[in-house]
Amino acid sequence: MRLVLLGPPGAGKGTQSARLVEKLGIPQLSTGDMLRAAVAAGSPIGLKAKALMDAGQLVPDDVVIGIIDQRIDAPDCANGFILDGFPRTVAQAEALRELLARKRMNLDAVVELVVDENALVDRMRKRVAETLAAGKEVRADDNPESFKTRLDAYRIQTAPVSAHYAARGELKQVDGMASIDDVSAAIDKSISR
Ligand SMILES: Nc1ncnc2c1ncn2[C@@H]1O[C@H](COP(=O)(O)OP(=O)(O)O)[C@@H](O)[C@H]1O
Repeated sequence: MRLVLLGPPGAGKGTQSARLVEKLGIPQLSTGDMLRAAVAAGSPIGLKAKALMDAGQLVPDDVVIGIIDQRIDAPDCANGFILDGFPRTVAQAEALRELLARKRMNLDAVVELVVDENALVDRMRKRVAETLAAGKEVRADDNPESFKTRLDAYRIQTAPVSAHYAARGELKQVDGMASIDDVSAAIDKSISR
């Protein structure tokens, strides 16, 4: 199963991806996680990405496309994968189609978690509070200013990705405002054939 999960920051993609990893036994490929690892490692990609990420802006398309192109070739992706946070621009969606075609692969489903934007800032604040309470480090971009930039980037650059898949008849939408279990159930239903 090759799956794309779409939705704004705070929509619950990470939570639902983790459940799908368990259920389907395929890896979650989060470009955000991979970029944060590159930043932590101080690699050339990390050095290039850090300032953009901290500000809440997208890193250049070619950077994430290159990361995903390579990652998909790893043995653990042989039975499929869940893309979380990629594609985030229409150019990335087009590049994904091309690189999959080159690998003789296609997508099985594109699922969008639809959420009310007003709820997202509250969810971000809650996540920060929970992270602090757990004594863990808060993400550099989980502050109100960067979060606003992330929402703007979503609205301007990523919302058109949903429209792109919808126009091709490939988009499944799920109500992301429901409970975690109900969202999981709706995703299961939308990807079962
Ligand atoms: N596909 C992508 N294209 C460009 N930038 C990306 C992509 N994925 C992640 N990033 C960068 O990493 C940051 C964090 O991404 P992510 O962990 O998916 O966070 P969230 O969805 O919670 O905003 C983004 O704000 C952006 O700077």
